[in-house]
Amino acid sequence: MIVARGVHKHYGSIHAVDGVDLDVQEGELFGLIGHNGAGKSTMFKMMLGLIPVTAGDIHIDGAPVGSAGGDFRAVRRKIGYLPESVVLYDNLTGLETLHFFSKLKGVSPKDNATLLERVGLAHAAKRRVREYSKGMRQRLGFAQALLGTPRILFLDEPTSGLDPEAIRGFYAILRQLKSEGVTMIITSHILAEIQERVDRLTIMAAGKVQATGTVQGLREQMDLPLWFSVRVAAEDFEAVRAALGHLPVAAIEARDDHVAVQCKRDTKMAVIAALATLGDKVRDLNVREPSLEDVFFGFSD
Ligand SMILES: Nc1ncnc2c1ncn2[C@@H]1O[C@H](COP(=O)(O)OP(=O)(O)OP(=O)(O)O)[C@@H](O)[C@H]1O
Repeated sequence: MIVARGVHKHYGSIHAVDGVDLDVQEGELFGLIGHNGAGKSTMFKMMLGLIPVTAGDIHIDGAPVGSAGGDFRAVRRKIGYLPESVVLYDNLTGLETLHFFSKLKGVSPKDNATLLERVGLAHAAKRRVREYSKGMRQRLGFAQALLGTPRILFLDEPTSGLDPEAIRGFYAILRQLKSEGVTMIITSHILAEIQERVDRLTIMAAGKVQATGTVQGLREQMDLPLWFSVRVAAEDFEAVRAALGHLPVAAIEARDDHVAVQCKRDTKMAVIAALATLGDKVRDLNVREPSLEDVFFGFSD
Protein backbone atom coordinates (compact mmCIF):
# COMPACT_ATOMS: atom_id res chain seq x y z
CA MET A 1 0.00 0.00 0.00
CA ILE A 2 2.93 2.33 0.79
CA VAL A 3 6.20 1.79 -1.06
CA ALA A 4 9.28 4.02 -0.70
CA ARG A 5 12.46 3.40 -2.67
CA GLY A 6 15.79 5.14 -2.12
CA VAL A 7 14.19 8.22 -0.58
CA HIS A 8 16.43 11.15 0.36
CA LYS A 9 15.67 14.56 1.83
CA HIS A 10 18.28 17.29 2.18
CA TYR A 11 17.70 20.52 4.08
CA GLY A 12 20.77 22.44 2.97
CA SER A 13 23.64 20.47 4.47
CA ILE A 14 21.34 18.38 6.69
CA HIS A 15 20.66 14.91 5.30
CA ALA A 16 17.35 14.35 7.15
CA VAL A 17 16.43 11.18 5.23
CA ASP A 18 19.19 9.16 3.66
CA GLY A 19 18.17 6.41 1.23
CA VAL A 20 15.07 4.98 2.93
CA ASP A 21 13.14 1.96 1.59
CA LEU A 22 9.76 1.10 3.11
CA ASP A 23 7.01 -1.38 2.27
CA VAL A 24 3.76 -1.18 4.21
CA GLN A 25 1.18 -3.83 3.32
CA GLU A 26 -2.54 -3.18 3.00
CA GLY A 27 -4.29 -3.50 6.39
CA GLU A 28 -1.05 -3.44 8.31
CA LEU A 29 -0.43 -1.47 11.52
CA PHE A 30 3.13 -0.39 10.92
CA GLY A 31 5.41 1.41 13.40
CA LEU A 32 8.16 3.88 12.58
CA ILE A 33 10.45 4.51 15.53
CA GLY A 34 13.69 6.39 16.09
CA HIS A 35 15.43 8.98 18.26
CA ASN A 36 14.52 12.68 18.00
CA GLY A 37 15.72 13.92 14.63
CA ALA A 38 15.91 10.41 13.10
CA GLY A 39 13.82 11.58 10.13
CA LYS A 40 10.41 10.08 10.91
CA SER A 41 8.32 13.26 10.52
CA THR A 42 10.23 14.18 7.37
CA MET A 43 9.42 10.72 5.95
CA PHE A 44 5.76 11.25 6.86
CA LYS A 45 5.62 14.63 5.15
CA MET A 46 7.17 13.20 1.99
CA MET A 47 4.82 10.21 1.99
CA LEU A 48 1.91 12.63 2.26
CA GLY A 49 3.22 14.77 -0.57
CA LEU A 50 3.50 17.80 1.74
CA ILE A 51 7.19 18.29 0.93
CA PRO A 52 9.07 17.07 -2.15
CA VAL A 53 11.67 14.30 -2.00
CA THR A 54 15.23 15.29 -2.90
CA ALA A 55 15.65 11.88 -4.56
CA GLY A 56 13.80 8.55 -4.71
CA ASP A 57 10.21 7.44 -5.28
CA ILE A 58 7.17 6.97 -3.08
CA HIS A 59 3.98 5.25 -4.22
CA ILE A 60 0.77 5.02 -2.26
CA ASP A 61 -1.86 2.59 -3.46
CA GLY A 62 0.02 2.45 -6.75
CA ALA A 63 0.05 6.22 -7.36
CA PRO A 64 3.30 8.22 -7.35
CA VAL A 65 3.19 10.72 -4.48
CA GLY A 66 3.31 14.34 -5.50
CA SER A 67 2.60 13.52 -9.16
CA ALA A 68 0.95 16.28 -11.13
CA GLY A 69 -1.73 13.96 -12.53
CA GLY A 70 -5.03 13.06 -10.89
CA ASP A 71 -3.88 9.65 -9.58
CA PHE A 72 -2.36 10.89 -6.36
CA ARG A 73 -5.14 13.42 -5.84
CA ALA A 74 -7.61 10.51 -5.82
CA VAL A 75 -5.41 8.58 -3.37
CA ARG A 76 -4.98 11.69 -1.22
CA ARG A 77 -8.72 11.58 -0.50
CA LYS A 78 -8.28 8.15 1.07
CA ILE A 79 -5.58 9.37 3.47
CA GLY A 80 -6.01 10.66 7.02
CA TYR A 81 -3.16 12.43 8.80
CA LEU A 82 -2.62 13.27 12.44
CA PRO A 83 0.41 15.57 12.56
CA GLU A 84 2.77 15.72 15.54
CA SER A 85 1.23 19.03 16.58
CA VAL A 86 -2.26 19.70 15.31
CA VAL A 87 -3.13 23.33 14.65
CA LEU A 88 -6.52 24.03 16.19
CA TYR A 89 -8.49 27.24 16.50
CA ASP A 90 -9.13 28.07 20.14
CA ASN A 91 -12.34 29.99 19.44
CA LEU A 92 -14.10 27.08 17.73
CA THR A 93 -15.91 24.34 19.62
CA GLY A 94 -14.93 20.70 19.06
CA LEU A 95 -17.84 20.16 16.69
CA GLU A 96 -17.19 23.42 14.80
CA THR A 97 -13.57 22.34 14.44
CA LEU A 98 -14.62 19.11 12.77
CA HIS A 99 -17.05 21.00 10.52
CA PHE A 100 -14.20 23.30 9.53
CA PHE A 101 -11.90 20.38 8.66
CA SER A 102 -14.77 18.57 6.85
CA LYS A 103 -15.11 21.58 4.57
CA LEU A 104 -11.37 21.65 3.91
CA LYS A 105 -11.41 17.94 3.11
CA GLY A 106 -14.59 18.19 1.07
CA VAL A 107 -16.47 15.57 3.09
CA SER A 108 -19.97 15.71 4.52
CA PRO A 109 -20.18 16.90 8.15
CA LYS A 110 -23.17 14.65 8.92
CA ASP A 111 -21.20 12.05 10.92
CA ASN A 112 -19.07 14.53 12.85
CA ALA A 113 -20.98 14.19 16.13
CA THR A 114 -20.58 10.39 15.92
CA LEU A 115 -16.90 10.85 15.21
CA LEU A 116 -16.49 12.98 18.32
CA GLU A 117 -18.23 10.26 20.29
CA ARG A 118 -15.87 7.65 18.84
CA VAL A 119 -12.83 9.52 20.18
CA GLY A 120 -14.47 10.15 23.57
CA LEU A 121 -15.26 13.84 23.12
CA ALA A 122 -19.06 13.78 22.85
CA HIS A 123 -19.35 15.54 26.22
CA ALA A 124 -17.12 18.39 25.05
CA ALA A 125 -18.57 18.84 21.54
CA LYS A 126 -19.89 22.32 22.36
CA ARG A 127 -16.98 23.52 24.45
CA ARG A 128 -14.40 25.83 22.94
CA VAL A 129 -11.07 24.24 22.10
CA ARG A 130 -9.38 26.88 24.28
CA GLU A 131 -10.80 24.98 27.28
CA TYR A 132 -9.56 21.59 26.07
CA SER A 133 -6.76 19.73 27.88
CA LYS A 134 -3.76 18.49 25.90
CA GLY A 135 -5.24 15.00 25.68
CA MET A 136 -8.59 16.38 24.49
CA ARG A 137 -6.83 18.36 21.76
CA GLN A 138 -5.04 15.21 20.72
CA ARG A 139 -8.35 13.32 20.51
CA LEU A 140 -9.83 16.12 18.42
CA GLY A 141 -6.80 15.91 16.12
CA PHE A 142 -7.42 12.18 15.81
CA ALA A 143 -11.10 12.78 14.97
CA GLN A 144 -9.95 15.21 12.28
CA ALA A 145 -7.69 12.48 10.83
CA LEU A 146 -10.66 10.08 10.69
CA LEU A 147 -12.85 12.44 8.65
CA GLY A 148 -14.04 10.91 5.40
CA THR A 149 -13.33 7.30 6.59
CA PRO A 150 -9.75 7.11 5.30
CA ARG A 151 -8.25 3.82 4.06
CA ILE A 152 -4.72 4.87 4.98
CA LEU A 153 -3.84 6.65 8.22
CA PHE A 154 -0.62 8.45 9.09
CA LEU A 155 -0.38 9.00 12.84
CA ASP A 156 2.59 11.01 14.09
CA GLU A 157 2.98 10.61 17.88
CA PRO A 158 -0.78 10.05 18.25
CA THR A 159 -0.76 9.20 21.94
CA SER A 160 1.33 12.11 23.15
CA GLY A 161 -0.57 13.79 25.97
CA LEU A 162 -3.02 10.93 26.47
CA ASP A 163 -3.46 9.26 29.85
CA PRO A 164 -3.17 5.44 30.10
CA GLU A 165 -6.91 4.90 29.79
CA ALA A 166 -7.13 7.15 26.75
CA ILE A 167 -4.15 5.32 25.19
CA ARG A 168 -5.99 2.05 25.62
CA GLY A 169 -9.11 3.55 24.06
CA PHE A 170 -7.05 4.93 21.20
CA TYR A 171 -5.55 1.52 20.36
CA ALA A 172 -9.01 -0.06 20.62
CA ILE A 173 -10.08 2.29 17.82
CA LEU A 174 -6.99 1.34 15.81
CA ARG A 175 -7.83 -2.37 16.24
CA GLN A 176 -11.31 -1.70 14.97
CA LEU A 177 -9.94 0.25 11.98
CA LYS A 178 -7.53 -2.59 11.31
CA SER A 179 -10.39 -5.07 11.26
CA GLU A 180 -11.95 -2.83 8.61
CA GLY A 181 -8.77 -3.18 6.53
CA VAL A 182 -7.38 0.32 7.13
CA THR A 183 -3.61 0.63 6.62
CA MET A 184 -1.90 2.58 9.42
CA ILE A 185 1.57 3.91 9.93
CA ILE A 186 2.35 5.25 13.37
CA THR A 187 5.32 6.89 15.10
CA SER A 188 5.81 6.82 18.85
CA HIS A 189 8.56 7.29 21.38
CA ILE A 190 6.72 5.08 23.86
CA LEU A 191 8.17 1.77 22.80
CA ALA A 192 6.49 -0.31 25.50
CA GLU A 193 3.19 0.96 24.16
CA ILE A 194 3.69 -0.01 20.54
CA GLN A 195 5.62 -3.24 20.98
CA GLU A 196 2.48 -5.29 21.59
CA ARG A 197 0.42 -3.48 19.01
CA VAL A 198 2.17 -3.05 15.69
CA ASP A 199 2.37 -5.83 13.09
CA ARG A 200 5.83 -4.75 11.96
CA LEU A 201 8.07 -1.77 12.45
CA THR A 202 11.07 0.05 11.08
CA ILE A 203 13.80 1.48 13.29
CA MET A 204 15.33 4.67 11.87
CA ALA A 205 18.51 6.40 13.01
CA ALA A 206 20.22 9.42 11.43
CA GLY A 207 17.92 9.31 8.40
CA LYS A 208 18.56 5.63 7.63
CA VAL A 209 16.61 2.41 8.14
CA GLN A 210 18.45 0.30 10.69
CA ALA A 211 16.08 -2.65 10.75
CA THR A 212 12.56 -3.72 9.72
CA GLY A 213 10.51 -6.65 10.96
CA THR A 214 8.15 -7.92 13.61
CA VAL A 215 9.16 -7.22 17.20
CA GLN A 216 9.85 -10.94 17.67
CA GLY A 217 11.76 -11.14 14.39
CA LEU A 218 13.99 -8.22 15.40
CA ARG A 219 14.59 -9.78 18.81
CA GLU A 220 15.75 -12.97 17.14
CA GLN A 221 17.84 -11.07 14.60
CA MET A 222 19.69 -9.28 17.42
CA ASP A 223 19.94 -12.49 19.43
CA LEU A 224 19.58 -10.53 22.65
CA PRO A 225 19.71 -12.58 25.86
CA LEU A 226 16.64 -13.25 27.94
CA TRP A 227 16.35 -13.33 31.71
CA PHE A 228 14.82 -15.96 33.97
CA SER A 229 13.74 -15.09 37.46
CA VAL A 230 13.65 -18.32 39.49
CA ARG A 231 11.93 -17.91 42.85
CA VAL A 232 13.43 -20.28 45.43
CA ALA A 233 14.19 -20.24 49.17
CA ALA A 234 17.62 -18.82 50.05
CA GLU A 235 18.89 -22.28 51.08
CA ASP A 236 18.16 -23.53 47.52
CA PHE A 237 20.18 -20.88 45.67
CA GLU A 238 23.11 -23.28 45.34
CA ALA A 239 20.85 -26.06 44.02
CA VAL A 240 19.84 -23.73 41.16
CA ARG A 241 23.47 -22.97 40.38
CA ALA A 242 24.30 -26.66 40.40
CA ALA A 243 21.36 -27.58 38.14
CA LEU A 244 22.39 -24.98 35.57
CA GLY A 245 26.13 -25.43 35.98
CA HIS A 246 26.57 -27.46 32.77
CA LEU A 247 24.68 -24.97 30.57
CA PRO A 248 26.08 -21.95 28.68
CA VAL A 249 24.29 -19.34 30.83
CA ALA A 250 25.91 -15.93 30.89
CA ALA A 251 24.98 -14.85 34.42
CA ILE A 252 23.53 -16.44 37.54
CA GLU A 253 22.92 -13.92 40.29
CA ALA A 254 21.31 -14.63 43.67
CA ARG A 255 18.94 -11.82 44.68
CA ASP A 256 16.48 -11.41 47.61
CA ASP A 257 14.13 -14.34 47.06
CA HIS A 258 15.11 -15.43 43.59
CA VAL A 259 17.95 -16.33 41.29
CA ALA A 260 18.30 -14.30 38.09
CA VAL A 261 19.63 -16.24 35.11
CA GLN A 262 20.62 -14.76 31.77
CA CYS A 263 20.91 -16.94 28.69
CA LYS A 264 20.65 -16.92 24.89
CA ARG A 265 17.38 -17.91 23.30
CA ASP A 266 18.74 -21.23 22.03
CA THR A 267 19.45 -22.29 25.63
CA LYS A 268 16.00 -21.32 26.93
CA MET A 269 14.38 -24.77 26.77
CA ALA A 270 17.47 -26.48 28.26
CA VAL A 271 17.31 -24.05 31.22
CA ILE A 272 13.62 -24.86 31.73
CA ALA A 273 14.36 -28.61 31.59
CA ALA A 274 17.21 -28.25 34.11
CA LEU A 275 15.03 -26.21 36.48
CA ALA A 276 12.30 -28.85 36.22
CA THR A 277 14.68 -31.36 37.88
CA LEU A 278 14.49 -29.19 41.04
CA GLY A 279 10.79 -30.06 41.50
CA ASP A 280 9.04 -28.16 44.31
CA LYS A 281 12.15 -26.17 45.16
CA VAL A 282 11.21 -23.83 42.31
CA ARG A 283 8.31 -21.80 43.69
CA ASP A 284 7.77 -19.62 40.64
CA LEU A 285 9.37 -18.84 37.31
CA ASN A 286 9.28 -15.73 35.13
CA VAL A 287 10.93 -15.25 31.74
CA ARG A 288 11.64 -11.72 30.57
CA GLU A 289 12.06 -11.42 26.81
CA PRO A 290 14.13 -8.49 25.54
CA SER A 291 11.81 -5.50 25.22
CA LEU A 292 11.44 -3.39 22.09
CA GLU A 293 13.52 -0.82 23.98
CA ASP A 294 16.39 -3.35 24.27
CA VAL A 295 16.04 -4.11 20.55
CA PHE A 296 15.83 -0.41 19.70
CA PHE A 297 19.04 0.47 21.52
CA GLY A 298 20.72 -2.54 19.95
CA PHE A 299 19.93 -1.29 16.45
CA SER A 300 20.05 2.48 16.86
CA ASP A 301 23.15 3.08 18.98
N1 LIG B 1 12.19 22.31 7.74
C1 LIG B 1 13.39 21.88 8.12
N2 LIG B 1 14.49 22.62 7.85
C2 LIG B 1 15.73 22.18 8.22
N3 LIG B 1 15.97 21.02 8.88
C3 LIG B 1 14.89 20.26 9.17
C4 LIG B 1 13.56 20.66 8.82
N4 LIG B 1 12.72 19.68 9.24
C5 LIG B 1 13.48 18.74 9.84
N5 LIG B 1 14.78 19.09 9.78
C6 LIG B 1 15.92 18.30 10.30
O1 LIG B 1 15.82 17.00 9.75
C7 LIG B 1 16.20 16.03 10.71
C8 LIG B 1 15.05 15.03 10.89
O2 LIG B 1 13.95 15.68 11.52
P1 LIG B 1 12.55 15.00 11.74
O3 LIG B 1 11.62 16.04 12.27
O4 LIG B 1 12.16 14.29 10.52
O5 LIG B 1 12.90 13.93 12.87
P2 LIG B 1 11.94 13.01 13.75
O6 LIG B 1 12.50 11.64 13.66
O7 LIG B 1 10.53 13.21 13.35
O8 LIG B 1 12.20 13.60 15.19
P3 LIG B 1 11.21 13.76 16.47
O9 LIG B 1 11.12 12.42 17.09
O10 LIG B 1 11.95 14.74 17.32
O11 LIG B 1 9.90 14.29 15.97
C9 LIG B 1 16.57 16.78 11.97
O12 LIG B 1 17.98 16.96 11.96
C10 LIG B 1 15.86 18.11 11.80
O13 LIG B 1 16.55 19.15 12.46
